[in-house]
Amino acid sequence: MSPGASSSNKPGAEAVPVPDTPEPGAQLVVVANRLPVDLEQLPDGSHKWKRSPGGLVTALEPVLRRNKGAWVGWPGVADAEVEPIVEDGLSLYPVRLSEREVADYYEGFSNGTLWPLYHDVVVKPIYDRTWWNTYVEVNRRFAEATAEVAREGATVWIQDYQLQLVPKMLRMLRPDLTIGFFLHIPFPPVEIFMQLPWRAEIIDGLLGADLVGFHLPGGAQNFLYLANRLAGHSTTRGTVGVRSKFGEVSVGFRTVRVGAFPISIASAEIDELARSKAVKARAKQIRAELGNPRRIMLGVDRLDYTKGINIRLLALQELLAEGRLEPSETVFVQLATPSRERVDHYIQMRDEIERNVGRINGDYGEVGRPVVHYIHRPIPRQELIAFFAAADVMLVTPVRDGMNLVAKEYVASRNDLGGALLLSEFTGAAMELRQAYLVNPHDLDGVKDTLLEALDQAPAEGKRRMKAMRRQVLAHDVDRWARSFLDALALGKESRP
Ligand SMILES: Nc1ncnc2c1ncn2[C@@H]1O[C@H](COP(=O)(O)OP(=O)(O)O)[C@@H](O)[C@H]1O
Ligand SMILES: O=P(O)(O)OC[C@H]1O[C@H](O[C@H]2O[C@H](CO)[C@@H](O)[C@H](O)[C@H]2O)[C@H](O)[C@@H](O)[C@@H]1O
Repeated sequence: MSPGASSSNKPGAEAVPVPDTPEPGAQLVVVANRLPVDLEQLPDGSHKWKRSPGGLVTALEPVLRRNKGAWVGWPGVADAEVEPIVEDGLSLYPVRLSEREVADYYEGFSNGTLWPLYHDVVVKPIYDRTWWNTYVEVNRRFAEATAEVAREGATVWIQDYQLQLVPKMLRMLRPDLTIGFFLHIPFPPVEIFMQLPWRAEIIDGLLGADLVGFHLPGGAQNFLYLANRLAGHSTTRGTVGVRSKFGEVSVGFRTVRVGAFPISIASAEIDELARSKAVKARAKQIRAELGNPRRIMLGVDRLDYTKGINIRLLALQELLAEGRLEPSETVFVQLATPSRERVDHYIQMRDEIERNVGRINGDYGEVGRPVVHYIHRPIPRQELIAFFAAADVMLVTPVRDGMNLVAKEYVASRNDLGGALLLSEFTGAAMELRQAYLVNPHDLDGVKDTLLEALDQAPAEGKRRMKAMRRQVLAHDVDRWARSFLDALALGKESRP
């Protein structure tokens, strides 16, 4: 299959230019389940690249591009034979997955076992031995592909729960490398993690890295405890700080450092885009297209059961039923990127959400004036920023989320100091955005009351909160995140015997 890019461009499927071939041997290599672009087959049989979904790609792609690094990952479709390519200085090394491997490693073990387990067992994880065996096989393939791509003494940065065995496998193949690992989702409490039949193998796999990073100190602390209790290694006991006070695990003659590095966004870029005339005009137009309602609420998510989209819909429905919200004055826009569409829990959740959207519109909408506007496809970047700029209240209500970059993107888009952020306490972002309207998503009455508070906030109060959150987001951008992780990794290397 050839990666030749076509010129057609559906909404959100931002086409990427035709690539060249990379030089061998990169000094900085990122390894992630997905490449930053997905291959898409068009109805006429041709192919094009489009941006991959999710916050991992949003965060890492600009960092690696600036460093002219290499990225090892899956091109997003089964059985794709794609040659390595260079795209604007960034070298992409595709790892092929068969149809069965996509089902067992990606949809199965990664998203049917680890994803729910690490997100507080929100739905029941499935423990399937075939899935595990494929996870091991695919992790080995990623390790082998990386071993071929990395220059002597290079730095390799492995990403996320899909590849937790790669650090150890890669160390055995290439002991010369400096290896970092970062987990983008929460690392669960010990009591939950212990359910996993392959818990010891996972901890052992991660300990192949020189530095293991988490968003929050709590995740780092959970991991240190398991390295000691489950794997029997001696560990430091003090509390882990944010980008400071790393924990240490002694693994034979090696020391593995453990730290907390909350991820962020390209804040300045978003801020600048939001200030542009085009975005401001589009935001105004969006309000007009929605009928210039008094208040616009917005949700922007990958369609995932961890994001708490139904909680928002339920809160809205009850507030309308109780007469505390006026349907003619209020509009809720939910932009949802399709995600993991063949996994059972995702199929059920989508049905439920779409039923609830239909019910609310059936009960409270008018012809040409629905209360809920629901769009199930990716939205182009600039259009998304315009939606952020247009929204009076941003609803971010996950039951558990590693970080949630959407919350930070909303704040970065509000240089007018307008708008309000309703934010679940169970997101990583809540640790930093303390001036948001914080809610416990399990407490529906609390969500409803706080939503009304946010909708009715006094302008001065809103400005005070937004100013403080913007200070945080603009000062801690994605470059700082990457630098703090890579500096900690390099420092560990210098102090090695
Ligand atoms: N409907 C959508 N259209 C386009 N981009 C989206 C959409 N929904 C989410 N995104 C983008 O995907 C990323 C989601 O990151 P994050 O909130 O960290 O969650 P996750 O990585 O779990 O999906 C953000 O950069 C966000 O702007
Ligand atoms: O690759 P997919 O299965 O389509 O999923 C998309 C990504 O979702 C997850 O994102 C996480 O990373 C974000 C950035 O650190 C973080 O803000 C968010 O809380 C996480 O859910 C997943 O971890 C990635 O591996 C996926 O690529």
